[in-house]
Amino acid sequence: MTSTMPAPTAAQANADETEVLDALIVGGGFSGPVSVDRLREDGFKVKVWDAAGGFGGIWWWNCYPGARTDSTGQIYQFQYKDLWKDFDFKELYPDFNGVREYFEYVDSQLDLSRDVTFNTFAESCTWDDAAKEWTVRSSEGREQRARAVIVATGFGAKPLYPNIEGLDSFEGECHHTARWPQGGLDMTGKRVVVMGTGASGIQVIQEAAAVAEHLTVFQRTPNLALPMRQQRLSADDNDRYRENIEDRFQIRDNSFAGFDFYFIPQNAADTPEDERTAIYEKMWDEGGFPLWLGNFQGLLTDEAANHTFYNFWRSKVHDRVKDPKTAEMLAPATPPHPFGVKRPSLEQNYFDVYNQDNVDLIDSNATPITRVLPNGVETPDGVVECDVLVLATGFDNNSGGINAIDIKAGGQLLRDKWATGVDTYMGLSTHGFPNLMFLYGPQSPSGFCNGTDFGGAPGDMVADFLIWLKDNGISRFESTEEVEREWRAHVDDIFVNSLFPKAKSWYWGANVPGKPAQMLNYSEASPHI
Ligand SMILES: Cc1cc2nc3c(=O)[nH]c(=O)nc-3n(C[C@H](O)[C@H](O)[C@H](O)COP(=O)(O)OP(=O)(O)OC[C@H]3O[C@@H](n4cnc5c(N)ncnc54)[C@H](O)[C@@H]3O)c2cc1C
Repeated sequence: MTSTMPAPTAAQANADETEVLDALIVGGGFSGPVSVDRLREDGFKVKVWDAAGGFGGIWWWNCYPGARTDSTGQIYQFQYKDLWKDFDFKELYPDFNGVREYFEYVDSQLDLSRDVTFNTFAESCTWDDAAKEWTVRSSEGREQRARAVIVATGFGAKPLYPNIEGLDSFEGECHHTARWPQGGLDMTGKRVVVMGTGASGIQVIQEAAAVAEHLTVFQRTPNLALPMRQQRLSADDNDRYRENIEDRFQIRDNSFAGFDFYFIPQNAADTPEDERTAIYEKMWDEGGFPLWLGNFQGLLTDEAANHTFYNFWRSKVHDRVKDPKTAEMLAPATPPHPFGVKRPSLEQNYFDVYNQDNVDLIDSNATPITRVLPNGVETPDGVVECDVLVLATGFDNNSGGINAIDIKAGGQLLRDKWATGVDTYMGLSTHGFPNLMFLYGPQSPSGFCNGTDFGGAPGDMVADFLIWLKDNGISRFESTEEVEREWRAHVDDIFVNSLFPKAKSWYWGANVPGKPAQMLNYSEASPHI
């Protein structure tokens, strides 16, 4: 991650350095605002650094065509200080601009801006045990001391680039979806190749298919995508939603993943087939994440139950895709993995685009990319020439963004401590690194959780904790090795007793070559439970 802002002057840097903050938050996405506001109200001196050029966190970086939430916007809001009362979403599932607008609204209410510095990438944090403070340095030359550092770098701060020979030699436009040009990129009339069919891939594919002269998609794993059922929202729609939003927030607080619905408390495999199918049909018509996290209880742990939904989903895809060979590539008879153990995406016309003459789907397991050439992508079948190459290849999730910072305490780098696997206490802190906390960190429920709920509840918890320390005159804290071992065993135990190990997913680092295989997302409960 690099910044585009000019380096600060020596005077600016010195001004930063003279003040010792109570807390510096690294990362200005949805995880931070509640902590910032709570801490400031309690008299803390707190600042935020963010490498992005503006508000939005992940939504600042991921501005590719079609980038949008798969939480409904209305549940992707803060409950904190009624930060939902006066903001209207224009779409049920807002795009990145809609989310940025909501973030601007949050800023207008909390005045975050006065303490946020953008275009500032924290490259090192060094702990001084005598002074009991961190010194944080940015690649732009800033330096800041703080008694506590809250690392809120999100799960997708480090894009994952494919290791393909010749990638740098490509002479057209080549962009990772998470490093898309801020001004946009017009793909009209272009020959486009998209590598990857994860969440970002299918969003960009839908947009590219509509305008490109030709689109070629390389698929490694089919995306078991679910219908989005997008809607435009009027002011009345927003008002109607607000009428019972408090009830929805209550469900959000108590549900598995911080959404406004629960699992159906019965097993799919034990439910008579006609009853089960009727329930699937109803959910299908309504669309969205209830098909995943509001489906039958046990879907993510019981293979027989899981299979009933996979077969239902597969028949729906085959109904939509005309060419049987393509349909089979998208929804094979043998599931690529159980449903829902890779994060499913929401689609609007994803499967239909493969009926278009200008779209080709290539199975990159059968026909691998051998190298990238200046004019396109080479496979054993020949060269797919293209003007635009889209790398929808995901992230080094959860720990990648943290390990990109030289976090050092007691002579040890955090990335060295984590070389064989992440250890944290509840995803919030790690032994040997005092006065350091994580928000949306590895081994927290982040990957399953509705992001703003996750920003709200742990943000509150971290603020409570820091305020309690201050009130009790405690200037140094860290978690013990013992509680970390217990937490890791707990996270791993839930993982091995679920269907999650059956998919090579980012949930457990399996998408990154050489990354220790370990569950990085706590898959049992929302942050409130
Ligand atoms: C395409 C996409 C769609 C998503 N859709 C949903 C959804 O529908 N629902 C949902 O709940 N979640 C969704 N998520 C997950 C999303 O990450 C969270 O909802 C939420 O944004 C997490 O907020 P955060 O503040 O923890 O992290 P982020 O929003 O990722 O913000 C982290 C910030 O840290 C900054 N940063 C990183 N490293 C440094 C550094 N060293 N120095 C300074 N700054 C740094 C980054 O610039 C970034 O602004 C989606 C993610 C992606 C990628």
